Amino acid sequence: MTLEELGWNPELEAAFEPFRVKGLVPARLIRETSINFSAFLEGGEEIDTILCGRLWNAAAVDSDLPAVGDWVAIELGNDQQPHIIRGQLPRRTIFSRKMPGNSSQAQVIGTNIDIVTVVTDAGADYNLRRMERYFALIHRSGAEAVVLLNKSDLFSKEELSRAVDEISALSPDAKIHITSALRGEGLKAIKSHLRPGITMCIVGSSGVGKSTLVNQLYGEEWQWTSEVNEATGKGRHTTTCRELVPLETGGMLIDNPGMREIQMWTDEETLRGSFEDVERLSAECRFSDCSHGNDAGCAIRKAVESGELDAARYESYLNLDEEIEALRKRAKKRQMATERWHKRTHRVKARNLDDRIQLEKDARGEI
Ligand SMILES: Nc1nc2c(ncn2[C@@H]2O[C@H](COP(=O)(O)OP(=O)(O)OP(=O)(O)O)[C@@H](O)[C@H]2O)c(=O)[nH]1
Ligand SMILES: [Zn+2]
Repeated sequence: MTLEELGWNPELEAAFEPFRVKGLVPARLIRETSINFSAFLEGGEEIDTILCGRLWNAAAVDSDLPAVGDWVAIELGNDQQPHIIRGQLPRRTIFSRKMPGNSSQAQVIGTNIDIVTVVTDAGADYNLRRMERYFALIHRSGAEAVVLLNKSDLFSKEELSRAVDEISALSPDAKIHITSALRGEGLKAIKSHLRPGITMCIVGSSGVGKSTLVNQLYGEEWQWTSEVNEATGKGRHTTTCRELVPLETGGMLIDNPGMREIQMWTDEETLRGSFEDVERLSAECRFSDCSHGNDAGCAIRKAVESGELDAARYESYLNLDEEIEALRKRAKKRQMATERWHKRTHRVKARNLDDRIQLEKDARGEI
């Protein structure tokens, strides 16, 4: 893996000049823990590295500290000496959010992200106000926006093109694709933006199909990794804990629980609200406990038969309760993963005196 494939460019090269003359080498951070970082060097070698005390002290706020996606200048160590981060290069884009419970501090979730892909659909998840907030967040980060209107298999052409029009009215620069991850179309749309050197992250509500898409992307990455596996003895395990993942097809994905949390939840209310028209129809069903399946006198089924209600939408409505239950389970799982991640990255570096002392000792090469 060349530096360019990791996103290196002439501006970075120019900014790195003062470090190069000191014999430092460039690296891109792919993971952070409470006390150290992992990074890719030119050639793709993965190393563990620590922050020198001077940079630690120079950081006025936590968000100045190195984060996943950053380019840094490394003093390479050896068997006795750790690899040390001696310099930081300017960030082109910064994806951050407010720290939980701390309104004045920003938490950096990823840097130097070129493209943020928002996954949504034209139905249950469709919400222009939320879309507007995503666009604001992306705009603030400095990245470009791509929107996938996923699950196209569930919606009519009219619904899809109306959604495309409304979304592009919010942000004329955003590139919008109609996709169906289920049919493998989403992957093609994402790949059309992933060139070597491009870093992307994927956000969106729970259940819109992000994991389906990411797994399709990683599918190839994993095959690639298992080849490396035999050679290095490392492999899948290493890949799964990286937060910046180079893809075999070119480009990189930044994916961590913080990024996944960026999603603004589609809650139960929104989900139900998006089926208001169907609910209204159900008032006309002959039986009040109508399951809207084969029940006699079902107004919803009648509307489907007469073409008044889209059949796919009817199917989605029938699955609504299941979907809400799945959403609850996801929310729980998500919350646990994110809490663990927050604990890990909650800047013990900057908060805990013992770690700070250890960090500075490390930096001086003491044990
Ligand atoms: N009909 C249809 N279903 C899809 C499509 N893409 C994903 N799904 C289904 O939607 C459900 C949710 O997909 P996920 O990929 O888990 O959604 P997610 O956005 O990753 O959800 P979280 O992991 O909770 O954030 C799964 O049952 C998928 O099979 C699609 O294009 N069409
Ligand atoms: Zn009914």
